[in-house]
Amino acid sequence: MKVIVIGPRGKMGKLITQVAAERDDMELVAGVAPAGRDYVGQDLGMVALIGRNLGVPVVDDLAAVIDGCDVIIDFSTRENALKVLDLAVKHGKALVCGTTGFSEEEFARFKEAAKTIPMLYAANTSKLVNIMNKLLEMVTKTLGEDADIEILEMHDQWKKDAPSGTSKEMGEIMAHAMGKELSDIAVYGREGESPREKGTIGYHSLRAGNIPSSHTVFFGCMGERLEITHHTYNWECFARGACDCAAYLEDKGPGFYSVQDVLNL
Ligand SMILES: NC(=O)C1=CN([C@@H]2O[C@H](COP(=O)(O)OP(=O)(O)OC[C@H]3O[C@@H](n4cnc5c(N)ncnc54)[C@H](OP(=O)(O)O)[C@@H]3O)[C@@H](O)[C@H]2O)C=CC1
Ligand SMILES: O=C(O)C1=N[C@H](C(=O)O)C[C@H](O)C1
Repeated sequence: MKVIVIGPRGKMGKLITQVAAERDDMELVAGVAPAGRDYVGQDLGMVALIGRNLGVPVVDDLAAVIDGCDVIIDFSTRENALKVLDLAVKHGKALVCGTTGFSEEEFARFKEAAKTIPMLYAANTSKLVNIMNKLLEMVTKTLGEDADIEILEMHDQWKKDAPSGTSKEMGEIMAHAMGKELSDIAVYGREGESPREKGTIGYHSLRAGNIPSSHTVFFGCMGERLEITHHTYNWECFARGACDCAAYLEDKGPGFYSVQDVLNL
């Protein structure tokens, strides 16, 4: 597959470029940077710290290169991802978006796009997080409102959005398992709340150092609690997952796909 990586200098973009460059089933055709960056015009291999030229340019105009690709992989910013989405739709290209931080209205645009392009949205491309999501669904279905559910997510000091996209996805899965909508039961921080409101899902975000990503869901019952946790040591699992998602779209028609589809969960 011919692949364009958005933001190849970013934490994720760099790793995705490195992983895609290793794969036999992928050919990188361009990296796309914000206009005015000093690395525009350089070779993608050097920009993504592969340490050798790939013979692939870094440009600052997606529209100029988009027709040469089969799939776009976007891990950039909320604002830019929406522009990438519009161009993918206009040019009929498959899109893997792992960017987080969208409002409900913005997210609806990805669902709408899926009517015309193969669209894979993944707040978290790690295999284990997506398996954890299945566990969360099972536990919540069993416990219902008998447990007090709290989510604690930890990330690096530079992360732009809070709570994380992953924790929102986890909250949605658990809310649906209780027959509810997350927007009706999510509580962000609980300072001064006593007693704790039953049937709600609490959110807590911690930002420190260079923690790549940790998510713990607490199911608090009387006299006992269950904690389900996922930790990453670095961002590699996300980059590998993102490339697997892109490869999955190769023979797909328009539709809204997820990592659950890729992993057949
Ligand atoms: N789905 C998943 O599994 C994961 C998702 N994420 C999400 O991915 C996103 C990116 O995270 P991360 O890599 O840590 O962030 P970074 O800030 O390290 O990278 C973002 C990149 O986007 C680039 N960018 C910004 N604007 C544009 C533009 N207009 N055109 C092209 N490129 C642009 C930046 O360019 P420049 O460097 O020049 O400023 C930067 O390289 C976040 O939303 C994060 O939450 C992160 C990890 C895993
Ligand atoms: O910004 C990150 O780093 C991550 N973002 C995603 C999120 O918001 O959930 C996925 C992962 O947690 C890493």
